[in-house]
Amino acid sequence: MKDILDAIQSPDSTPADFAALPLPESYRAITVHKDETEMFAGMTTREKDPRKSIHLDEVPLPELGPGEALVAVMASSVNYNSVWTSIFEPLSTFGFLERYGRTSELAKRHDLPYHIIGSDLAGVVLRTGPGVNAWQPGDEVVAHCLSVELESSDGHNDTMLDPEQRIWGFETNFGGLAEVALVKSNQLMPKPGHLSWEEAAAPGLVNSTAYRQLVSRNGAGMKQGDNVLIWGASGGLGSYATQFALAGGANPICVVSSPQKAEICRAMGAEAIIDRNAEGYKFWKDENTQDPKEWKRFGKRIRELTGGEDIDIVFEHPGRETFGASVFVTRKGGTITTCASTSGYMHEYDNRYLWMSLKRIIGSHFANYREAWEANRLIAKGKIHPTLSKVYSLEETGQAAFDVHRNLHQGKVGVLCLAPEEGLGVRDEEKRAQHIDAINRFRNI
Ligand SMILES: C/C=C/C(=O)SCCNC(=O)CCNC(=O)[C@H](O)C(C)(C)COP(=O)(O)OP(=O)(O)OC[C@H]1O[C@@H](n2cnc3c(N)ncnc32)[C@H](O)[C@@H]1OP(=O)(O)O
Ligand SMILES: NC(=O)C1=CN([C@@H]2O[C@H](COP(=O)(O)OP(=O)(O)OC[C@H]3O[C@@H](n4cnc5c(N)ncnc54)[C@H](OP(=O)(O)O)[C@@H]3O)[C@@H](O)[C@H]2O)C=CC1
Repeated sequence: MKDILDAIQSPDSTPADFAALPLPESYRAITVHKDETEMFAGMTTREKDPRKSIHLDEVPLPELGPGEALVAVMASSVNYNSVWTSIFEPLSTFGFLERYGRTSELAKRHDLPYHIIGSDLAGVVLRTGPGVNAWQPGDEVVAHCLSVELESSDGHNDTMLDPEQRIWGFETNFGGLAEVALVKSNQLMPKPGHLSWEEAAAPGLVNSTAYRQLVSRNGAGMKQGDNVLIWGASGGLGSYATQFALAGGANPICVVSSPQKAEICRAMGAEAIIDRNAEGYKFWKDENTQDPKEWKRFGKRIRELTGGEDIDIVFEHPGRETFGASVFVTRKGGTITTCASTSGYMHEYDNRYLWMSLKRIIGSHFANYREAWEANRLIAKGKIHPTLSKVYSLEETGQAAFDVHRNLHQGKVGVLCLAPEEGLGVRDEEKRAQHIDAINRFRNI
């Protein structure tokens, strides 16, 4: 592994040097264990502690198949899907690996008693499998997390619709929270040169998801002037949704839960901000009963901030707790676009407000390769910036996941894998200097 790191850090290394590097037999990786899936049985979601289930193991290098690449991972990031994996909710991810394993001889590699997790990476291609022409050893890359087989016709308009669509490092093995990762070559994209490894690894999953959900025609198709209600506007998804709204000439109405988070949204350029804690919204009277008066109070507050206008697009992901309010505050003909249900997936809303006001609910999930590429291109052009707040070592990944689980973080939390320290991997200092304040906006707060 030291030779690999030396080659990555040497400015003189050529593709041939990388191709000639011997591959390690094993590498360090963040895992959860199949024999521990019941370890939190009987506990509440909040009580389940990722620090107990997340392990750092030495694992054997997987065999490289056609259309695939092995990547030396310099840095990765924590996504909420790794929190779900680590608390075995809503399902143990080993079921996904077993199901994938049954599909082909090659896919069997993924069905193991340990799951190497993580759905982001920035690093360097070490080897490519047969049939890969677009990428070669030595390429500096980021990887998006759409793993797709494309043997069915269903996915050929939009690869997210493929019946064998999976999220890499969640529904497949050999993820990005490791020193080496196995990806399909059509997950690879160029690493933005003005960013360090950990900065480049941060946006991937959430940036692509927010792009499809909010901007793409497959999602809400946001346009100039739209009022966009963004839940968790300084969190993983929300910090990119807020940037897309601002960059696209829309009007973000940012919901956060502390003055500190409100300040971050202001620093990004948002003006309409609601601190849900300070204003004390209680959309549920008890576990089974919502309070439409609170939806109305929330809607009134939005009207105050917009000069009397209602919401064109809701960027939804908290789910059960907020969905009733989200449907209510949307304007006639408006759109609620949802990609998650952090607070519970059995949503309740008053359907009269949906049909009588001709609103639409759109389900959105990650992004196809083109959407991920376009989202990464905006990062590379310095139009959208990473929202990295804190960086942990690979050994500390359990703590990093704990922070995200407990909502103690801002923006994105990074993890150094092979990178020995922060700040490495910048190739375009001039462009970096142009954007340095925006790049550092979330750091250490
Ligand atoms: C990029 C990052 C993303 C995120 O962070 S997202 C957040 C994390 N992700 C999650 O929380 C999602 C985790 N996944 C799940 O919870 C489950 O993954 C799903 C609920 C999405 C799906 O569950 P499943 O078990 O795969 O599917 P079923 O529908 O519950 O059961 C499949 C059986 O149901 C049959 N079936 C499906 N559709 C129909 C139909 N329309 N009519 C009749 N049967 C149907 C199938 O055939 C099959 O059957 P047979 O079990 O016998 O094989
Ligand atoms: N389908 C897909 O493709 C994807 C789905 N996801 C899912 O989306 C969800 C969010 O992911 P991500 O943004 O990375 O996570 P983060 O934890 O980084 O951010 C979510 C933010 O939502 C807000 N929030 C959390 N719970 C509630 C609540 N009950 N009511 C209102 N606001 C709440 C919090 O902000 P605050 O406290 O400031 O209000 C929090 O910071 C997760 O469930 C994740 O699995 C993520 C990416 C892709």
